[in-house]
Amino acid sequence: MTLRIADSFTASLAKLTPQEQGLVKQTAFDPHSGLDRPGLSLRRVDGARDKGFWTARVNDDIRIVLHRRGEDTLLAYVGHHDDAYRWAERRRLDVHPKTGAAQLVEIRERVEEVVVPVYVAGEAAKPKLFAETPEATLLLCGVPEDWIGDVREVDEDTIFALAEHLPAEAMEALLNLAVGIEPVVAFMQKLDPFAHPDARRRFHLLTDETDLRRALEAPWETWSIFLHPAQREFVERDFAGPARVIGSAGTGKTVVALHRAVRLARENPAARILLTTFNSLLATALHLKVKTLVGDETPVLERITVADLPSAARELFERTVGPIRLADAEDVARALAKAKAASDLSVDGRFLLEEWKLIVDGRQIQDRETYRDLPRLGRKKRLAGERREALWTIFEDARESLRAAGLTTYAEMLRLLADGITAAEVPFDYIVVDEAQDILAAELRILGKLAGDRPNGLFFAGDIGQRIFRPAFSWRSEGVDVRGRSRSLRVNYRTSQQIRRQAEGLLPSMLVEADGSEDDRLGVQSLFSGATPVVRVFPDIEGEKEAVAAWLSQCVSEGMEPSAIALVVRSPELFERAEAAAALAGLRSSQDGEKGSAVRVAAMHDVKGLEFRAVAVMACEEGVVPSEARMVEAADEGALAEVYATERHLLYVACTRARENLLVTAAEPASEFLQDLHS
Ligand SMILES: Nc1ncnc2c1ncn2[C@@H]1O[C@H](COP(=O)(O)OP(=O)(O)OP(=O)(O)O)[C@@H](O)[C@H]1O
Repeated sequence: MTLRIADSFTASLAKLTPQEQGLVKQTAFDPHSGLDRPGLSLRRVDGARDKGFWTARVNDDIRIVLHRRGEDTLLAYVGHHDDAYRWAERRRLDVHPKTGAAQLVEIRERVEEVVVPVYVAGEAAKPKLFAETPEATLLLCGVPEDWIGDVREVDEDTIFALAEHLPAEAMEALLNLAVGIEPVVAFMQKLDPFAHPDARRRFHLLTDETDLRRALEAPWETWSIFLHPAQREFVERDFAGPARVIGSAGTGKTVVALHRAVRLARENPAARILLTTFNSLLATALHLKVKTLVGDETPVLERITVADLPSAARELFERTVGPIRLADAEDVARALAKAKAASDLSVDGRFLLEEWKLIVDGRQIQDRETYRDLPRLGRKKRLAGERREALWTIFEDARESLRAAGLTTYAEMLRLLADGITAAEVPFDYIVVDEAQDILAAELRILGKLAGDRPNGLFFAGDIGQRIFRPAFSWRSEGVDVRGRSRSLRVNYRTSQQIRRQAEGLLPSMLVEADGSEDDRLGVQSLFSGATPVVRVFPDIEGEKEAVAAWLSQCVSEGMEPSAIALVVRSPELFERAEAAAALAGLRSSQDGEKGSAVRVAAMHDVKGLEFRAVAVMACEEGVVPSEARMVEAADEGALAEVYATERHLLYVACTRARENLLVTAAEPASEFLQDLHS
């Protein structure tokens, strides 16, 4: 006997009230006691074309729809009485004739409404995307035979009308076909239809009660059960060396990192796993998600350490080397200022600090010769040899005074750790790193050292288009080579097609990393459509606030919880503007992630890792994005290019937090970046 759960079941469960969900959980089946126990009142759905559909009674109103065939049962849907019956009457469980994948197909002739919108007379019709496409190709896309006719009618605007009727893999393949990417043929007809990669993204085999409880506990967290085939590949594949998943915002990289950490823990019962990222805010979010994924499998949970990199590294240092006092930013500034004052070299303090952060301390340059001969990635200004010599004296002095005060910089601690630690002392067998684009060179070096060349030792998830905190550097020169083991995800699960397209305009279609590897961002698809994002520039700040207030009121009147809406600004000085807009709309605002009635107000740097139904990115003005203060601080051309790149990334991060609704506003003069936010 097998028990499976379909994504249509979890999606429909998530739509019920918490009380109703509780009842469904109570009624939920014990896979061992079978489905024939009294009280479930199993009844065949007489009106269904597919005679495998049955309902089980939850209470007077709620019914669970099951599909039974031989010894196999599928939890297919749950809903109010009439809705549940209607759902079953309109569906059949099929094996696709071409792909061989199991599919829950909506029976076309039972869909009463006109699915594809028809153009009003006089309106210019757009070209039909698949009018000439051979039927065999459409079938290879996984389109059920009943729906071929509708598919032939759609154009680039109306294609999304099919999204709620077609299986997700068919929708994805059609969107790819529309941009010239032919469907990949998987000749798997002879296999179990549920084992097909397309089926596994929508049907999950429940192996025990824990599995079932997890599926019912958080039905809105579908990522914890259903993976896209490309995600699954990254979770399950074994790699001989360091590997990496990349992809634009919302393509499910964090989901891959989480599943991979859990998979490694499950498959290796004695292994310890470190799941890490660059700051504590993101680590806390990861920890919550690991708990969702693992449920009450305590032995697995106990072996996964979730920690931000600075804390993990410090703990390791104290355990293997001894106690440490870390220098903070003020200690460093003081030491540099003192060393500068003692030198007769005339040098800009800002340049000195940047050179320290990015090069001398950041890359842990230890001697004059290395500093003199260093290729200056991202620092295009040539420094004459003589000047470098003089600068080195200042840096050496600053280092000495920190040492005399008993202080160690974070980068220095990492180097000492990397130099000193032996593989035997490493308390982790596998390391998984999320948001890897924002780790430091020195952090990467130590991670490489910690993982050694253990198979599956090191896995990264990240997006160079979202690098907002750290300078770019070559991974290879830090001893970590992911070439041949780095791939992209291309299905965006978070944002609508419109928001995704518009935000991508901020970045080049090909991003090149410091060591020359390329990340081409073409061919990414979102599987749902939404409102076109709006970019508005106002003559003054008052006008902007009023418009944002009206937009907020509109979102709430459409049924959004205020906490599902965020007002994002470049930096905390602008919070007041966002708060005023919320107040004008009669809404409370909060800078913390409070649940319920407050709209979230946040700075762009702090929304990494978050998502909202609606986002307004406010105050996108000249001098604000890109930040004038940062541009003034940039000591040379290379530093300026870096400021431009990371400021673009920041705006990209802010815009891609929106799932359904995006508004971008400014008071004149607007940021030059807004011109690139095109659809
Ligand atoms: N297989 C899946 N099924 C359902 N939802 C998914 C799946 N994968 C990802 N998601 C959802 O898509 C959204 C984005 O996922 P995730 O945060 O992993 O993306 P990301 O690529 O790490 O994004 P970012 O680069 O912006 O940090 C989340 O809401 C997540 O729950």
